[in-house]
Amino acid sequence: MTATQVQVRAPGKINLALHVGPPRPDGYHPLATLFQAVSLYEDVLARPSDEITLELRGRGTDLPTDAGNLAVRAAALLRETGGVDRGVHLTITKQVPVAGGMAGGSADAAATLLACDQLWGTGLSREELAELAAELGADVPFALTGMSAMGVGRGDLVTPVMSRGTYHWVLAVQGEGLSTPHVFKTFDELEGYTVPSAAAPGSDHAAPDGAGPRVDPGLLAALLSADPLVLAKHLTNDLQDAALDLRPELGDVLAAADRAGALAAVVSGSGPTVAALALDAPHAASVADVMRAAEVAAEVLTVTGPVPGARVLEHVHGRR
Ligand SMILES: C[C@](O)(CO)[C@H](O)COP(=O)(O)OP(=O)(O)OC[C@H]1O[C@@H](n2ccc(N)nc2=O)[C@H](O)[C@@H]1O
Ligand SMILES: Nc1ncnc2c1ncn2[C@@H]1O[C@H](COP(=O)(O)OP(=O)(O)OP(=O)(O)O)[C@@H](O)[C@H]1O
Repeated sequence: MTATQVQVRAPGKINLALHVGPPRPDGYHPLATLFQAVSLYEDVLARPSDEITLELRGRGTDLPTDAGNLAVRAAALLRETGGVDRGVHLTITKQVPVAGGMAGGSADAAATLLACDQLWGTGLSREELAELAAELGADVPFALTGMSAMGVGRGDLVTPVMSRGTYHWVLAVQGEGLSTPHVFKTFDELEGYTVPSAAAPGSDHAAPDGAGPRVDPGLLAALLSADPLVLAKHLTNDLQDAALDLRPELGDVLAAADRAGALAAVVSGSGPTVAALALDAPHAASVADVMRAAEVAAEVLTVTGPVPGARVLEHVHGRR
């Protein structure tokens, strides 16, 4: 029996805290981040096909459908790794804003890995899938893990973190995204960092134990408190100034969240989406209404977190 179609759902993310160190010789930055997966989803439907093909619905219908798309690269990587001689037709329904700092493309890649693994019967373990995920992008392993997790290294070394309660967020989504490499480059300029040459002393990535950015233990304790007022004190993002430098109007979004009574607000990842924390669902609805009226965003959405990582929603068996 072979699966005739597999439906997988993967979430977008918010970075509750994002600490960024100076660039490594490969241009990547060591990170320490606390991810929270939120209830804005990418749905990937995988059906048998001879080639790897892709169709996009919802957001992102302008995105490439060839190897320029991270989902197509994910399917190709699994096909090569698993020695598979078949293809897949992928239909992706996107809810996560494109280039919004919420890792929508990464969620597509994670969901595609899981869907193709089921469709083709490659039977990789979650650990093996996470290794492939890290080859595709720094945020892809977290989209497999979901819930709340710490990311170190390039952000791809992910460890689940305990969290109690449900947090209510208001997302201010911009019409035009920000390029992640551009935001990191601006971060380097603002910090006066240059990319070291591979030959430079200490540039072999072998950071001594304990070196590199770290997540504040207070944030881990805050997540156990289940109290949004406590969590609000710990939202932080080292890339926020770079995102504001590139998009000064994000200052108006943060100010509008404050005026609307949000407990705290932060740019998510490389931006430009701003995540504002609320007390509960009614408070989130009222903050969202005030932010909509302020006209500082193309869209204002309410979501909750944490939610699970990539998971199979439907798996239909039959003969091919
Ligand atoms: C900003 C975050 O979303 C925080 O979670 C991630 O760091 C970005 O993750 P991502 O988009 O999956 O990143 P990748 O696709 O691996 O890399 C895109 C680009 O972002 C920059 N990049 C990314 C991750 C990292 N630790 N250091 C970097 O400098 C690099 O310029 C890289 O070429
Ligand atoms: N399936 C995909 N979905 C979205 N973008 C994709 C996809 N495949 C390739 N891309 C390219 O990647 C860019 C950024 O993707 P994405 O939407 O994941 O950004 P992001 O949410 O800012 O990511 P991150 O938070 O991981 O930095 C897009 O502008 C597009 O050029």
